[in-house]
Amino acid sequence: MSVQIYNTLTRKKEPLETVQPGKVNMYVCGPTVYNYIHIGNARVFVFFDVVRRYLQYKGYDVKYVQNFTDVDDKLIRTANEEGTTVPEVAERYIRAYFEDMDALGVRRADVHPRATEHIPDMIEAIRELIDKGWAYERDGDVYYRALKKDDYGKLSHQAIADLKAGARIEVNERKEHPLDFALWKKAKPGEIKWDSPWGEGRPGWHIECSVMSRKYLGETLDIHAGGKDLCFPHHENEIAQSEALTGKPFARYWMHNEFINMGGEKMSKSLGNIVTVYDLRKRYPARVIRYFLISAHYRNPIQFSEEVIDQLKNGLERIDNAWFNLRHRMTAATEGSADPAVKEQLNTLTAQFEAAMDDDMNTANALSVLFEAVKLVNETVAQPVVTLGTLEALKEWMTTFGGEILGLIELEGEDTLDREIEALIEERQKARKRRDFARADAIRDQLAAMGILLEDTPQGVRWRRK
Ligand SMILES: Nc1ncnc2c1ncn2[C@@H]1O[C@H](COP(=O)(O)OP(=O)(O)OP(=O)(O)O)[C@@H](O)[C@H]1O
Ligand SMILES: [Zn+2]
Repeated sequence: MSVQIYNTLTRKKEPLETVQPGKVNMYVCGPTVYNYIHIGNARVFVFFDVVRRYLQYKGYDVKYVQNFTDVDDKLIRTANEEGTTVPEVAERYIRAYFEDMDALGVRRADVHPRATEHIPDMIEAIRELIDKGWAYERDGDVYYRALKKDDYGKLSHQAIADLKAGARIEVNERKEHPLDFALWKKAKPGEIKWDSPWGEGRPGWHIECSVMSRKYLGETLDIHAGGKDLCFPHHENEIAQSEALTGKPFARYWMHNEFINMGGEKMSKSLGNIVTVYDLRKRYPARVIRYFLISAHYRNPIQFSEEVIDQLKNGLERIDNAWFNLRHRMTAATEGSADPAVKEQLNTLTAQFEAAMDDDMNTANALSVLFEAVKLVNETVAQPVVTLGTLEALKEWMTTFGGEILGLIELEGEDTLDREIEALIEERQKARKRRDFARADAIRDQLAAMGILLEDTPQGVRWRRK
């Protein structure tokens, strides 16, 4: 089955047909790095990480680009307030972003371009837009003529008439029309700035993504994504600029995720109702946060709730226990190939998982399928006789769907803590063998303090988290 994606541009689910067969070029708008990222921002990065992983599973060669907006009004304000510089602020929060995302299991993009490292390309694009009549300079600022392009508004589906009448549109004497937007902003005294044909200043936010996406992914992207607040004006303006420059469609599929809400409103830095990933990680295992962020379909809002996260902790423990029991059972399995009945059940689960994800990346349904697999694992390992082949088939399924795609299972080599625990258990076994019970008890206490319970089973000692 082919992947179906809801395309904001057409307001329909459409089969994914990429520019080059077998290849997906994907651009996700990254964070403006003036603060720690909040759990709402994290929804974007975690969800599209799953999309990327799933498309790779489907055999696509995915090129994934996510930018850093490392210069804008908010960075300038933060640097001024702190008495530091824009690059210092950016560097700090880019590092924090990677720490948070590494913890949440978000894989690095193929390229993480920074706006400030592409200023000459942006100046070049702006110059071309002026030359072709799409943009004009006014007293050191450069603006794009929004209404020159007939289909301006095609992504956000807002009638241009509405926009023209819109009281929220800022009125600026220097613009020909209130909807025109800045490509280049003249520097105010003391602001970070670059030289340009229009004087010292810095690029606008929208041109940044148009230029960097084209540089790394070409003129027509397969998927362009971000939170739904980016649809207008950011993405609408990216389309206008890019299509004016290239004369080609800018992106085939536009995907926008719904918000994480807090107290009925969008969680947002400007409203101040945020919970940072950094703080939440102190209270919850990172994988529970990841689980929370993909627990609903991406086009449904999620209400932030620690009670819900607490409940999900139990769900994650079920996955962890099944995963542990499965691997532990392998140490005492009977030689032999996989039970055809189990294999058939796994094939059904694969088909169900794919059906969920093919249907506009329904992670909520995919998670239900993962829990069906957990049930199957638990039933199988409880059997008195199980073949190694059966256990391996189960392990492979869990690895692919729970680990590689959803990122909820810690795959081998990823969890250093597990290895540490296992080493302690082995040491305790050796201590018992040489009848050093004081040492063995001390290790048991140490493990208990780490929240690890030991149980003696016919297959040896096993452990689980409290
Ligand atoms: N509450 C939210 N739920 C889901 N996605 C969000 C939420 N808030 C922001 N995003 C998304 O996070 C991504 C990062 O954007 P950015 O760093 O510019 O944050 P932002 O929009 O400035 O955040 P804020 O609105 O809190 O100031 C964008 O794709 C944006 O759409
Ligand atoms: Zn962008």
